[in-house]
Amino acid sequence: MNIAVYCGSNPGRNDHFAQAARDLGIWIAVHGHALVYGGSSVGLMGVLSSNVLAAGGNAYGVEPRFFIDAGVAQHDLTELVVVDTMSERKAKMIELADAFVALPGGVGTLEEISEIMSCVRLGLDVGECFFLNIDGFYNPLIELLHGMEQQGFIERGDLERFHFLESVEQLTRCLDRAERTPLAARATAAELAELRAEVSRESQAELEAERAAFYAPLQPDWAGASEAEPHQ
Ligand SMILES: CC(C)=CCNc1ncnc2c1ncn2[C@@H]1O[C@H](COP(=O)(O)O)[C@@H](O)[C@H]1O
Repeated sequence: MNIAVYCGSNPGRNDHFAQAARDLGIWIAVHGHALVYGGSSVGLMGVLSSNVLAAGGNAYGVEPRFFIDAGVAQHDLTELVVVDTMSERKAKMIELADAFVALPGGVGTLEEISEIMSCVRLGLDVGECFFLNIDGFYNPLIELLHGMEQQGFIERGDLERFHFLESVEQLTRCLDRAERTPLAARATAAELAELRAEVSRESQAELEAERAAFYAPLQPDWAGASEAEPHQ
């Protein structure tokens, strides 16, 4: 299985994070899986990838050219896929991977795993979405997601598809169970982009229709007026 792991480009202040990155890297290699990640040698990304490689595993890095030019790419990767933009990197990683894991990290990690959560919620069959919640790092996110559910923005069923695990052992047991998604069933980056555009076109049209329906009975003369001609 190709496992995409998103994590900090910094090591963080808690040593348990680097330990988890190391243990997960070794497990990926020893169990014959492959790592798909951002390609950098720094922070938790560096710990993870160097341990996959040291344990004899395959690590595929997907790195925008500007990071390579800045000298942060990992050496001796199985393959370094060079892309031009961060968006291309995310799309490529989704294309390559069968399951997605977030270790602790910063806003880059959050951005990357958020796209996966959004795809899972939309029913796009990208692969399963896991969080390694070491020492409660992701508890505030769990709280936010529950708040979203309580306020009616996401469904309880969505919450159940985001898996939060407390240890590398728990995570690897879940990864073992995760079924490999057939490639043909996965949406391509272009399909994802088209779907997003469609959703945003539809919501825009719905919003405009709702606004017109709301104002029409209240202000019949004003409803059709442009903003340049405000109602007196
Ligand atoms: C230009 C340069 C050398 C910056 C050094 N800093 C970085 N080096 C490598 N990857 C990074 C860096 N900052 C953010 N990222 C990217 O953002 C993601 C993780 O970010 P974060 O640390 O969770 O937010 C990764 O995909 C990583 O590729």
